[in-house]
Amino acid sequence: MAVYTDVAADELAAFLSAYDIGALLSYKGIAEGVENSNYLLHTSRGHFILTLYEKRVAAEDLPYFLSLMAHLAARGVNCPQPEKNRDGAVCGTLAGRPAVIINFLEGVWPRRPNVAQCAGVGEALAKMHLAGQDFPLYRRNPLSVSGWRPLFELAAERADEIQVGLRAFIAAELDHLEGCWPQQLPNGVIHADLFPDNVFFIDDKLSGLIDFPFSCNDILAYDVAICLNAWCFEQDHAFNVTKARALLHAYNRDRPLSAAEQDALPLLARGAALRFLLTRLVDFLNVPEGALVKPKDPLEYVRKLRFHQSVGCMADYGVETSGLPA
Ligand SMILES: Nc1ncnc2c1ncn2[C@@H]1O[C@H](COP(=O)(O)OP(=O)(O)OP(=O)(O)O)[C@@H](O)[C@H]1O
Ligand SMILES: N[C@@H](CCO)C(=O)O
Repeated sequence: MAVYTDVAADELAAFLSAYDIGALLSYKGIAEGVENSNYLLHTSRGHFILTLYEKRVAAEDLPYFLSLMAHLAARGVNCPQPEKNRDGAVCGTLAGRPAVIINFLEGVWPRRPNVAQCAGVGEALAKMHLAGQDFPLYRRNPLSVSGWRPLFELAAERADEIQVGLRAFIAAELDHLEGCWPQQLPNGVIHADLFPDNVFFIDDKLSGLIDFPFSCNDILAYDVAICLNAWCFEQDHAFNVTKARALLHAYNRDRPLSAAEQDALPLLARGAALRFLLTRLVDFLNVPEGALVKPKDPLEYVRKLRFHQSVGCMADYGVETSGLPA
């Protein structure tokens, strides 16, 4: 998270007066993350997280992911739960933004995920996909293939300021993916942003998942592709095939990938890389003045995209096709 919107002590006190979460002892902005404004609240009843939703989260989307967190928790997926105010509402308005308070989750996100943690996230992702099967709400993914060109148009003119040739590279990839994006793969509820900073561990045991504002209905294997990108590359940008194998095998144990999903995985991974390249590029070129945020590196995702362009089949991800039952 980050802090884009400042919250004054008196307006926070007024907001909290509608909740039974104890007396406010202190609060501070959380610098981590890039999407929303987040504060750690310390009250006489413990710690809570206050989130003010920023540009990529519309107020009308809140019921989807707040209900999803309750639905998943009821099915054994540990994730934070929104606090209700005395009127029973989970969402309010603070400093002009939609605002939600959630409980604090114990654990630490892995700065350098190890193989066991990659397996842990693969298993948790599959369990989340299964738990989402009977979730009754629907939300289209605004950041799937049809959402990429509008993002590109926001950044195209200045893309070459970041790297010469970047505009042409993205344009060619976008044309390619728009022309062959799969339409028939199994869909369901996806997290859509399950990066290491959204997965908490206590030692190597996964303790919970956070940050659901991007959750939506989309291709389930696309969520796997997002995780391959986020978890299986090293700091020097080399692909770690052992981590990929661990993640894919663990996912497959709970929700076996079909042959069609396996065949599509390199393409889905290219799409996932392009999605994060584009949002990072737009954000990098448009840091709001005064915001407490460290924009993420778009070029990291150019390297990942180039890697997936070179992938021919699942064996390049460390898995013989016969190793994952269809
Ligand atoms: N329920 C929670 N319990 C404990 N810490 C939390 C919780 N929610 C958020 N945090 C802390 O705030 C940080 C940022 O949260 P989060 O990832 O949800 O923000 P974001 O702006 O949506 O970030 P991004 O989308 O870039 O991952 C987390 O890495 C964690 O340190
Ligand atoms: N996880 C995203 C930021 C939140 O969308 C990234 O690393 O680009």
